[in-house]
Amino acid sequence: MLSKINPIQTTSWKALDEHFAGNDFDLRSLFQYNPERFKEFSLQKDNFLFDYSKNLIDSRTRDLLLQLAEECQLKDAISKMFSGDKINETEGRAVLHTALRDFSDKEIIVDGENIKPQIRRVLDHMKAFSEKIISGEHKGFSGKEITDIVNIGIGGSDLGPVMVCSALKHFKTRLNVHFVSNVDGNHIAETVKKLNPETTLFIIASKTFTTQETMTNANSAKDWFLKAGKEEDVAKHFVALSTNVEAVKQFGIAEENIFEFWDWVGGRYSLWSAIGLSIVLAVGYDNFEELLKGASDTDQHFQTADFSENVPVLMGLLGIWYRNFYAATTYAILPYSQYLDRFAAYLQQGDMESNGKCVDRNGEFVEYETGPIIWGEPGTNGQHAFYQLIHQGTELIPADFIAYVKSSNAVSDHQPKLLANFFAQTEALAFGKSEEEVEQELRNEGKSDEEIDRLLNYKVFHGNTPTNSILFNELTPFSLGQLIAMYEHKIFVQGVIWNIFSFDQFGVELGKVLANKILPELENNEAINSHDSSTNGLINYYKGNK
Ligand SMILES: O=P(O)(O)OC[C@H]1O[C@](O)(CO)[C@@H](O)[C@@H]1O
Repeated sequence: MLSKINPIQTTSWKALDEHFAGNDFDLRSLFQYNPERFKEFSLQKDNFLFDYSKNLIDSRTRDLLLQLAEECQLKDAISKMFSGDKINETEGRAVLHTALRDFSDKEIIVDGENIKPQIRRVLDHMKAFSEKIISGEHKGFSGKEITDIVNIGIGGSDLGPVMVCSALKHFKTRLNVHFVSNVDGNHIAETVKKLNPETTLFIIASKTFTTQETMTNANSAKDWFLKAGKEEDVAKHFVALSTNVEAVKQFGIAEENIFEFWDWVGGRYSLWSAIGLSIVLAVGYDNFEELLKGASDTDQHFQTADFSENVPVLMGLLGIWYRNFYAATTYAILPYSQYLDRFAAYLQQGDMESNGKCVDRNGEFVEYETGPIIWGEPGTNGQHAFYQLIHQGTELIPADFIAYVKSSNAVSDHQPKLLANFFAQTEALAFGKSEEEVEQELRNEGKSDEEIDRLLNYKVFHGNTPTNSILFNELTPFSLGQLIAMYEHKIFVQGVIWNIFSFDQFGVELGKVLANKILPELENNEAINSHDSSTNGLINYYKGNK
């Protein structure tokens, strides 16, 4: 069991409160008075730099935050997660996505059984299967090679693979991988429009194998396929990734086409499991293993590095500083890499489904804020869309900037331009442009006193917007694994300190239940009045116009 410490009752939280009230952190002064600031507030590892010097903190803030982590027994929580304690208490489950990428000989015991051999067995199955598909040895029902893969899944059974397949496009095999998630029929219709059933393989990815969206799409995929193939051909064109083997068999998928995983893998932490089969097909098994090894590298770092030099711990603590002391409601993820175009969307589920909770581990409502709203888009596109608000709006929006030193494609002068934007934005956000600087600039442009008065306030940049910069040398499967695991552990750190359960998601249930209740009401044309007037009105409008 994890500790059940109310963070705001700790000595360090109280000290942080006083420290926050008694200080006005100004990045200009912090850098001016400490020429060693970058050195003191950054970490360099083999293949990346984590610079957190542009945060609204001094060394006392860091010390107090580190003390908070100690007081909330983070060390103990980390060791419990990695050793398979049932820390997902509300569902009575261990949390062991880290075991999926642990290539050591260490045994990990769940319910009296070492789970390592079963992990290996599924990995071997994924490897052998993917090799047959990629090499063309596996043929479709008409004897042709498979050319297209369609992963049907949603949430954790979609977002991780979508994000990774996009991030590792430059490692692509000959296969084209597509993703269908939305129950909106247009999604599957548009996807299969371009495909040939003779050369298409469907992956039905669902931990529970009951999710309405996925089962509806899976059935439509089967109907589409059966227009060309026969029932006995299904085995060559449908595989399933699930913990619910019985339900998969009932759907008609052969036992040898089931890639199993287990209830100790949370949906939003499942890309490392059989759910990663689409990744394996997209980039090849060896690259998938490199991805796992990268994540494992971060796991080692998270477990062994001193908290003061521990990237996920520092990321988590800084997030708490802004959420709970600066009352920042949102957190932006800004990758300066087009390959990471789905990274913020992936983290929205990772973070918000994990830490969007208001009840603590004692079953009481929390008296402090928990998970922030996560959002973002790749730079530089974001610069031409929403950065205006970050620079001159009324909200404090902390952000992570992520980039790669080397481009994965040799396209002349793009990379320095991309990185110049990254560096310039973090500089502009930190230091802004003062009244004096704006005034001087306007004078140099020959503006009159009257014009200067009129324009001055509009042209000032308040600055003091905090950012972390994560700069990897290169986007490889290994470094991507490292990066994803950093965020997984950041989320964990925050959940432990906020004293909440990060690994359940009861908040998604109510809507599902109501949708199932409403669905039969949509079948006929009779007006209904069983709901509130708004819901009745919406349903009746639909019925009247369908
Ligand atoms: O893999 P499944 O069981 O279809 O679930 C999909 C997603 O639905 C959720 O349970 C809730 O939206 C997520 O946690 C999960 O990733």
